[in-house]
Amino acid sequence: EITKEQQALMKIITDAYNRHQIPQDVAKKLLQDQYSAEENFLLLTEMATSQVQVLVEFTKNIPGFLSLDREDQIALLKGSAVEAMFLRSAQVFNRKTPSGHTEVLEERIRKSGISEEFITPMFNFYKSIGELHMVQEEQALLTTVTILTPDRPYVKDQQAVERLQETILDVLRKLCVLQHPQEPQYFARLLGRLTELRTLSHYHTEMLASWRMNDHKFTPLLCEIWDV
Ligand SMILES: Cc1cc(C(=O)O[C@@H]2C[C@H]3CC[C@]2(C)C3(C)C)ccc1N
Repeated sequence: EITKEQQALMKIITDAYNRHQIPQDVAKKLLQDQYSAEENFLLLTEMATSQVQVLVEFTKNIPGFLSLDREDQIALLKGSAVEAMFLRSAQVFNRKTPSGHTEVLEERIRKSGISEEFITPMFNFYKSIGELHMVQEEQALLTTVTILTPDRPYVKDQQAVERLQETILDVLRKLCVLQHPQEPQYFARLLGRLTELRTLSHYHTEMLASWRMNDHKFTPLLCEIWDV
């Protein structure tokens, strides 16, 4: 019983999600032949930077987002960037690239100076996302729900964000029932992944700190979005 306007909303968000993808050249670079840990790190920096740019462009297409208070828009972007990035990279990772380059991508990430204690939860998350076999509409809506989380730090008008998020949650719930009729608790499983994402973002903060310690270079955009 998805209404006409909910159909339209889902189409806008899914088209935006698919339109704003990581440039193929960045993803392809990661899949080229051997690199040193240093070069791997630089590639991940490029990947993360382009993922943040993709996130900002995508967010501007979420109906209602640009009508929010300007400072709240920034607070939502900063608060959700890591989670949206992990969701996006989980989808990139799980999309079996033609010649199954997934292992190569995993290899690159493992050999880029990220310590084992963050690698394990990261790949566990990727696997748990992969097992959901989300359709692209679900991926786009779940990312939107993450971005529109009202209780991010420094959000002033949480009500306004909540109203937007509830609209998206309603469409996502109906879509899950339609797409996974044999699994009534699928929607709940999806939302459970958002909790897993919050844990990952704590690991991410430590990952950044350990890179900082070893004097790794970040781009200005990554410094700005994560206050590093
Ligand atoms: C500040 C900074 C952050 C990252 C990052 O968050 O990378 C993300 C973590 C994993 C999930 C998306 C990433 C690009 C990943 C695949 C390495 C990478 C380089 C860098 N200089």
